[in-house]
Amino acid sequence: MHVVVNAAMSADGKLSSRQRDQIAISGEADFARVDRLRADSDAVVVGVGTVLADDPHLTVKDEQLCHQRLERGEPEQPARVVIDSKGRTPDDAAILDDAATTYVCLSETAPIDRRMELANRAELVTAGDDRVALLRAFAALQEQGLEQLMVEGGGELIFSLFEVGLVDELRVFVGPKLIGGRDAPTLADGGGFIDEFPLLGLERVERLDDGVLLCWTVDSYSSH
Ligand SMILES: NC(=O)C1=CN([C@@H]2O[C@H](COP(=O)(O)OP(=O)(O)OC[C@H]3O[C@@H](n4cnc5c(N)ncnc54)[C@H](O)[C@@H]3O)[C@@H](O)[C@H]2O)C=CC1
Ligand SMILES: Nc1nc(O)c(N)c(N[C@@H]2O[C@H](COP(=O)(O)O)[C@@H](O)[C@H]2O)n1
Repeated sequence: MHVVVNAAMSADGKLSSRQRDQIAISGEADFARVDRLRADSDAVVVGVGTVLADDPHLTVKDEQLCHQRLERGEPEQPARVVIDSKGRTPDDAAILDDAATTYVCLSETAPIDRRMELANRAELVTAGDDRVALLRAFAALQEQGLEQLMVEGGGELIFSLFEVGLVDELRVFVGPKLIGGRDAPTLADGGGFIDEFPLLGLERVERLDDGVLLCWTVDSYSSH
C-alpha cells in the first residue's frame, strides 16, 4: 500500500478558518492537480470532521480522467473512505451518494442504528475499540484491493496517520492567504509529537497558481 497525504494550507499553516468553514486556498491549477491525483488513486480518504465541515464529494471532476480510468480497467471513480469512529457521517452526506463505492471505517463504539443506516449506503469496516484503529482499518482496505490511497485531511486524521507511520508522501500546496486563529485546523493537529518527529525528504518544489507546491517523502522518525 502507498499512502499520499495531500492538503492545501494558508501561508500561516491553516487548513480552514477557526469556524472550520471550507476556504478555497488552492487556485485553478492546484485543484486540477488534486483532480489528477484523485484519478491516480484507488481511494480518497478523509476524516469525519471533514465530512461534517465540508460535505465533500471526493470524486474526479474531469471527465477525460474518468474515461482514462475506465480504459485502464479501473472503476470510473476511485473509492471514497471516511474514518468515522461513531458513525456520525450524515445519511445525506455527498460522500454516500452512488457516484462511487464508499467505505465507512467505524470503531466498536458506533451505535447499531448508525451502522444499519450506513450499511444501506456504504461498505462498513470495523477496527478499534474507541477510535478507528488506523493500521487495522487500512489493512482491511488493502484486502479490498485498495493499494494507492490519497488522504485529503483533515488535521486530526493526518496527525494520526503520521503517528502510526502510515504516510509515504506528503504534498502540500501553500496558498496566498493568511487565515490565523489559534483554534483553526492545521496540517497536523492531534496531540502533537514531543520527542520523535517524522523527518521529511524534500523531493520537489513547484510554483503553482500564486503559491507553492511542496512534495515530501517520509524518511524516518528521529528524536531531538
Ligand atoms: N485545506 C485542505 O486541504 C483541507 C481542509 N480540511 C479542513 O479540515 C477541517 C476538518 O479537520 P478535523 O476537524 O481535523 O477533522 P478530520 O477530518 O481530521 O476528522 C477527525 C475525526 O475523525 C475521527 N477519527 C476516528 N478515528 C480517528 C483516528 N484514529 N485518528 C484521527 N481521527 C479519527 C474522529 O471523530 C476525529 O474527530 C475542516 O475545517 C476542513 O475544512 C479538510 C480537508 C482538506
Ligand atoms: N486541495 C484543496 N485545496 C483547497 O483550497 C481546499 N479548500 C481543499 N479542501 C478539500 O477539498 C475537498 C472537497 O472535495 P469536493 O470538491 O467536494 O470533491 C474536501 O476534502 C475539502 O476539505 N482541498
